[in-house]
Amino acid sequence: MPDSIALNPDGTLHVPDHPIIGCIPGDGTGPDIWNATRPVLETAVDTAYNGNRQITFEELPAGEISFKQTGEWLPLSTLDRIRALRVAIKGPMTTPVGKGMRSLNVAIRQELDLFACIRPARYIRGVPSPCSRPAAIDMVIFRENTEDLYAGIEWPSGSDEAKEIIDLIRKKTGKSLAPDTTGIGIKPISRENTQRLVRKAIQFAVDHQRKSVTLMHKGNIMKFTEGAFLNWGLEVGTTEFADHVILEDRLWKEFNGKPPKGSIVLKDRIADNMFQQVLLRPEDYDVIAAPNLNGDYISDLLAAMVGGLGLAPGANIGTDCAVFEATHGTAPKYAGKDKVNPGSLILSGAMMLDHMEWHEAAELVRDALQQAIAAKQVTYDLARKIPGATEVSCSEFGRQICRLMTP
Ligand SMILES: NC(=O)C1=CN([C@@H]2O[C@H](COP(=O)(O)OP(=O)(O)OC[C@H]3O[C@@H](n4cnc5c(N)ncnc54)[C@H](OP(=O)(O)O)[C@@H]3O)[C@@H](O)[C@H]2O)C=CC1
Ligand SMILES: O=C(O)CCC(=O)C(=O)O
Ligand SMILES: [Mg+2]
Repeated sequence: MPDSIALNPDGTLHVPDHPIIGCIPGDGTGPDIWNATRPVLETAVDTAYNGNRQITFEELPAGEISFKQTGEWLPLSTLDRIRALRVAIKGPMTTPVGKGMRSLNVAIRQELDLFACIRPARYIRGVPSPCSRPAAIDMVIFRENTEDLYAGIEWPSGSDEAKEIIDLIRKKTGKSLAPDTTGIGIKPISRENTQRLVRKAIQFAVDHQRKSVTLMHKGNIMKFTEGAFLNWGLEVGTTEFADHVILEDRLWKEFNGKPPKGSIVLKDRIADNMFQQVLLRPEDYDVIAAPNLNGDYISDLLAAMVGGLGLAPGANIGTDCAVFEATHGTAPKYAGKDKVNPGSLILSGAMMLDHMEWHEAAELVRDALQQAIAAKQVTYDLARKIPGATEVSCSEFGRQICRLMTP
C-alpha cells in the first residue's frame, strides 16, 4: 500500500517501499519536462529494485492550472499536503515582472521553511561548455532561501508607505530620496537564517570530503546585511567546525597555501569578484554559501558553465520537508512544444532519490543521462552546440534515458 514518508526521531527520513510523493507540473514548459521526467524516475526505481519499490506521484494543484480550476494560485491544501508527504518535486511557475502577484516558487520555499536551496553544478562529459577547462567545474551552491530581498517587503513609488519610509530615512540619516519616484525594498538578513544555511553548507562539505566552502557576499557595500552574513558565517565555521575548518590567512601563514589533509578551507569572496573567479579558476571553488539574491544570480552562471539551464538541478531543503525543482524557469516561448531539455528536472529527481537514500536508482538516472548525451541524441539546447548531434524532442530524450536504464 502506498504510504507517506515519515521522519524518524533523529530527523532522518523513514521511506517506505511504496512512498507517495507530491508533484506539481508547473507552468509554461513545466508540464513538458515533468511528463518526460516522471517515467524516467519510475523506470529507475523499478529497475534498481526489481519492482520491489515504487513511487506513487500525487499531483498537487499550484500555478496557472490550479488558478483556472480552483481560483487559487497556491491552495493551502497543497502546502499542507507537501508538509504531510515530506517530499515533493515541481516544475517552474510563472512570476509576473514589475506587477502582479509575488512568486509562488518563493512562497513555497518560505511557507515550508525550505531554508537551503542546493544547486550542484558538475560538468558532464560531452556537454558543450563555454569554459576552457569544464572538467574542473564541480561546485555546489547553498543559497539562503527564505529572506533577503525575496522577503517581498517593498512599496511602489508614490505610495503612502514609501513616503513614510522616505521621511523616516531623512530623519534618521539626513539623506534625501526623491519622495515621489523612489520605490522602496527591504533587505532583511538575520543571524539565525544565515547560520543554519552556512552550517548546512559546511556540514555537507565535511560529509562529502569537499575542499572548501566560500561565503559569497557584498559585505563591503551592504555592511549590516551581506557583511553580517559573512561575519555570522565565519562564526559558525570557526566555532562549530573548528576541527575541520581553516581560514585562508592561516592557510598561507602556516601552511604555505597547501591545506592540511582533510581540512576545509573557509574562504570569503566579494560577489562581483566571485563571478570572475569561478569562470577563470573553477578548480579553486567547491561549496559556495550565499544570501538569496547572490545565490540566484550565481546559479544561472554556474549552470551556463556546465552546459546551460537545461542541465541544472536543484533542491529546496528544510527541517521537515523538501521540494526538488530545476534551477530554470518556465521558458515560456517553448511551452507545449515538447522541445526543451528535461535534464534539469530529471537530475533534480536524481537528487530526490538520493535524499530518500535510494542511491542505486539515482545513479542509474545519472548514468543513463550521461549515456544519452554521449550518444549525441539530445534536445535543441545541446544539439545546437555539439557537432554531429541529432536533435530529439523533450519526451524522446526522456524515453531514450528510460531505454538506457532498462536491462
Ligand atoms: N523556480 C522557478 O519556478 C523559476 C521560475 N522562473 C520564472 O520563469 C519565467 C521565465 O523566466 P526567464 O527569465 O525567461 O528564465 P527561464 O529560465 O525560464 O528561461 C531562460 C532561457 O533559458 C533557457 N532554458 C530554460 N529552461 C530550459 C530547458 N529546460 N532546456 C533548455 N533551455 C532552457 C532558454 O534559453 P534559449 O532562449 O537560449 O533557448 C530560455 O529562453 C518567469 O516568470 C520567471 O519568474 C524563473 C526561474 C525559476
Ligand atoms: O520564482 C521565480 O519566478 C524566480 C525564482 C528564481 O529565479 C530562482 O529561484 O532561481
Ligand atoms: Mg533564478
